[in-house]
Amino acid sequence: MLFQTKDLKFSHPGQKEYHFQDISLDRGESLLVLGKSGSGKTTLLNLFAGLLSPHSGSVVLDGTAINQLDSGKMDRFRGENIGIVFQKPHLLAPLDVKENLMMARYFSNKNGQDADELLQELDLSHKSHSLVNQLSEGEAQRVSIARALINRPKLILADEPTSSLDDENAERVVKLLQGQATKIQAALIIVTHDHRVKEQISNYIEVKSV
Ligand SMILES: Nc1ncnc2c1ncn2[C@@H]1O[C@H](COP(=O)(O)OP(=O)(O)OP(=O)(O)O)[C@@H](O)[C@H]1O
Repeated sequence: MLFQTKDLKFSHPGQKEYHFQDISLDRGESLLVLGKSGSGKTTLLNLFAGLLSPHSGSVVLDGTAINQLDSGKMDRFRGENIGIVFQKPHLLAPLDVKENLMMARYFSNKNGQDADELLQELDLSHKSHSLVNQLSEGEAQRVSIARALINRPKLILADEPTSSLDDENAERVVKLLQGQATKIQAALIIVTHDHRVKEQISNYIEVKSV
């Protein structure tokens, strides 16, 4: 199994404790994390990404128990092995599209994907030298996907990647994420309350606050 969580428990200061369902995913597999607003979906994604530490339980990616890494090691491990797509693109405005990708590459020792090839696959070659504030919302979201994939991560995490997109772009973004996950044999986890995404990915868990 490539990615596995067990008995994850976490609470934000002064709040009730979440006890999350175990998950396990193999290379190339996809999973949706569904649930109502405030049910803990983003919290769970942050545990998967090592951005939060569980109070107990484990998160294992390709044999590494990431919840046991210290913060310096975790940052390096995340940069090399986990690609994160946020709801809003968070691109670096002074840089152009390709420079945003190369910046992500700079923080990793791994042999990543070829930036020009990736931009071509995401239909962004013609925007390679555009400043990111000159992009449409759909284009900016595809750049953030390219940036998350440039280091060939083993795990791709996407938090509400389609919520601000129209139907056509939403479908396209999910197809791209799935296509890339298959290509680089990564596990893909999408957190969403967008029911359009369910039509494309059938495997899901539902986070419930109890
Ligand atoms: N840093 C934090 N400190 C304290 N409480 C937090 C923090 N982050 C989230 N919470 C609380 O934890 C609960 C779950 O939040 P979370 O963002 O995980 O939910 P969600 O399911 O992703 O919601 P949404 O769909 O609205 O994004 C909420 O009640 C939220 O207010």
